[in-house]
Amino acid sequence: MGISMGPNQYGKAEVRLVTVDRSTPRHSIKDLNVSSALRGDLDAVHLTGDNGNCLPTDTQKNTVYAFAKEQPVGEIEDFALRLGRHFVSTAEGITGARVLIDEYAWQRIPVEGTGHDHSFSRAHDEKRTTAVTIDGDQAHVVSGLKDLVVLKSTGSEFWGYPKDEYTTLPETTDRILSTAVTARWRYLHTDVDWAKSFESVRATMLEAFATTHSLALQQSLHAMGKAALEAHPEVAEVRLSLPNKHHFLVDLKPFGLENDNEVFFAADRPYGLIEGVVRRDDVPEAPMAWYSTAEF
Ligand SMILES: O=c1[nH]c(=O)c2[nH]c(=O)[nH]c2[nH]1
Repeated sequence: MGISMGPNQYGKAEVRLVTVDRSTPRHSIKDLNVSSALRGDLDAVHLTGDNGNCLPTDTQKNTVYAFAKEQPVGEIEDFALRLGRHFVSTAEGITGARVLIDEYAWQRIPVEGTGHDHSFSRAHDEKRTTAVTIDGDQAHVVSGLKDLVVLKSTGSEFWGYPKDEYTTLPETTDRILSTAVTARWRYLHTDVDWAKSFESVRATMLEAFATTHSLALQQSLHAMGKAALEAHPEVAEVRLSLPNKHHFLVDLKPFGLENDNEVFFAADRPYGLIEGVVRRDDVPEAPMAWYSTAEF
């Protein structure tokens, strides 16, 4: 019976990096969670424990911190590209790298107008993300966001679905629609103003969520992805993962009260999970770009 080593990668997961730009008394901070993973000629370490090509995960972690000191971190996409290209061009036997970065949002504590110089509060749960894959001399950038919580208090319906002996859900022409958006979008190239593109894709998807009169969260998903692609020629495809954060009408009849779509119970689980890819027909797929990102 033949047994061989299949695809593999290894690296340091979740390196927590915080940088303070102290070049003026008005500090700015960056707060990142960086994971690196390397691929290549790694049969020997798996088969015999020969570590000749095994750049330690500890070294990968140290590289993140050293790079953050040697040059300003800048946009997460640029930092991930720098790290990934460094590993592939300098580590013996390493031909591919994956660098995942989540960025936490901080804002200045509002003190006298413009905000405090060196005191911050975490803005919200939302994270900006990137997943950079270096494959030989090719680079893929998949950027995105996680945990962007949105809600429409009307403009959402759900009816016309099949009914069987287990169906209890009442049809509705007016419900709350709420989700925590996880979105990832793949860029066609790396010549991109990352911050500007991020803000614009995010704003476009939010606008589509707000202005789509939704007959299903699936329809909103498609509208959000389509709007992002239409407005951003630099983007090849958008993947969305949308938990349906159910809001159930509370029965107030026992108290002699009518509930006219005003009082809801916000359930946290279970939740519907609506996921999909919206893509351009004329762009080839790039499975390498998505390898090992957790979402659909
Ligand atoms: O927008 C929705 N899509 C569904 O597939 C679904 N299923 C369900 O129970 N409620 C909803 N809502």
